[in-house]
Amino acid sequence: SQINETDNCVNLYEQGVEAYLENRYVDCVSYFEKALEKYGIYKKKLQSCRLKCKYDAELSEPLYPVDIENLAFYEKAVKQTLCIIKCQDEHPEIFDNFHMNPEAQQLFEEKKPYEYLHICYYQTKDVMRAASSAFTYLVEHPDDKITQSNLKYYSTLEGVNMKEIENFEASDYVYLYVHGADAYERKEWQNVIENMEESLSAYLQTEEECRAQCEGPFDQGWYPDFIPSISNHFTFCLKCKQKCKEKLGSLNGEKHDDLLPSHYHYLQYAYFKMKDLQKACQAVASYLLFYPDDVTMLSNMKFYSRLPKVRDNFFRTKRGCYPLCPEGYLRKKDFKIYKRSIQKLQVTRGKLKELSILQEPMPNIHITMTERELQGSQRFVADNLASPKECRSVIEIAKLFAILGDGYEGKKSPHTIMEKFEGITLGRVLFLVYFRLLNSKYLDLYLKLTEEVRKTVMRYFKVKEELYFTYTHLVCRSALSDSPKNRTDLSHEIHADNCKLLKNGTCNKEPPSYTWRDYSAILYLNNDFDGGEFIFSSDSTAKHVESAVTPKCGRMVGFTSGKENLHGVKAVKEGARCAVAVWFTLDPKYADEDRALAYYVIENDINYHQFSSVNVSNLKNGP
Ligand SMILES: O=C(O)CCC(=O)C(=O)O
Ligand SMILES: [Fe+2]
Repeated sequence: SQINETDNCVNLYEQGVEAYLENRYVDCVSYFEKALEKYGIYKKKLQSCRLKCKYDAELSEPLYPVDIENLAFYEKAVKQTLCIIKCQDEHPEIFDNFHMNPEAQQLFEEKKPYEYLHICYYQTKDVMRAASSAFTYLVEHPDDKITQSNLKYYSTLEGVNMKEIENFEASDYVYLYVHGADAYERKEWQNVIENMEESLSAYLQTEEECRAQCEGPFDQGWYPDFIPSISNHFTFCLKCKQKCKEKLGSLNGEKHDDLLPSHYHYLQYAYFKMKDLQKACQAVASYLLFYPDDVTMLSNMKFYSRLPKVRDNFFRTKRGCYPLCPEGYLRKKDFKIYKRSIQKLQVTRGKLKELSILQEPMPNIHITMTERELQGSQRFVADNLASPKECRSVIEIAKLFAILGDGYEGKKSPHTIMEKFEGITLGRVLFLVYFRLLNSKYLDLYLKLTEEVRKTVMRYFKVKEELYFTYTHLVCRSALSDSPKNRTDLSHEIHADNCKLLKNGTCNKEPPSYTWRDYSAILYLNNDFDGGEFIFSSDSTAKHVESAVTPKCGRMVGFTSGKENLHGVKAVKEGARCAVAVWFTLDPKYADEDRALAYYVIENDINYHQFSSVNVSNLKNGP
């Protein structure tokens, strides 16, 4: 009889049983084969919808900014629900009119079809498949006496080669791991590496899927209250997820309770044999995350650390550090900030490929204006801090990634309502790089240019102590299209950078002013705009302008941050005026952590891998 393509896996299973009972073995084979195929597709899709929706919800912006009564959690759950519904609607051929009931699912999860299938294969003289099907069933039911004796019988038949017997339900990692372990016995180190790396990534993928599989329905059997209902279901789910490790630890029925960490054990040795010390050390660190007291691995670590080529940061895993993360290491808190910008960033991501960036040797920096020309104390202008190409590259970062008001506590127009301020802090540039949305060359350039600014300030003011960055901010100011062309307001009112200027001319050096700022500098990036001169003024209303600096690419103005240097910015009437403002402090307490972190991230080539754990191809770079 013919298979009806629209039948779902449960119908097909039932028809398979019926065919078996009526000794129609050819039909039996085709029904069960089709049932297994359909169940496989259904299960994969169900898991992938759940996983995709989980990550989507994770990245979405919360509707309500404050987490009252766990609102954020439920909001995420609602979003995930809508997403799952939509995902299933997109595959009517799989999900329409069909929701697997738990008993039916159980049949497939327990590999019941193979209990019939091996007999039907045998009856149709497909003896090798009969043997493999019996084996597949036994992996799940090792004590099943009948199937045991059947397999024993099949093994005696002509045409059955027990070496080629297959577990039809084995995940990819099982074979990869077995091959990797075989290669290890044969001392084929490159082969070990290839198989174990792939196995590792396949294992993690399977684990994700196994956990997603657990997020299914749960029959409470009664009508509990809201909270008990949630906690019952949650507990049910959690218990199920905890079993994944054990489930995955079965290699064709052979139990391994350390399958995941043991990948690193094999890898560490194979990397060592292939002279890849850095990866060997990473593998050691990864293994120790599972078993921190493992004597063998600790002594390996000791051995490696004594090798002259091995540096401390070799013992770093992709997901953490061993033994401890340096302070400020990017963790959960950073993830939140990432979430906020990801949507906008995804749009711009494509454009990045078109950008090219070249760092050029530093042109000759020289001082072009001093106290005399600038009509005041402790101030100067220098030129040639950046080349046109460098300026364009930095503006590019702003154009692609600046966020309205970033760096100004979210205010869009902090200084004048006639203009829009688009900013990007060093911290955000760092995130972009960390999350691989921006090439790290941009961060290099940004750090290099601002470092030149720092050196120039130190040289000019003959600063003898260490001068720390305290805040770095790239900002573009542009006139709003409906603002009048004859504006007389300032883009940035007259102020001092470390004290609050009052109308009567006194300047209060107390919070909320940034009292720790000692030196200020602004590096300009362009001049294709109208207005926007930087001015020094001796009063708070800009009646007595002492001097003006016209921005242009590579020009910087530097000054001490106190009341001796009141300054502001004239209205930007047309175009966008982009500049990097940098503030310095002598007080290490206020040193910008992002800066240290930026160097750390660049030096160690750290970026975010969590997301790709759905598809951990990045593990190619080592565990
Ligand atoms: O952009 C400028 O030229 C000056 C900005 C400034 O003074 C400030 O942000 O404190
Ligand atoms: Fe300022």
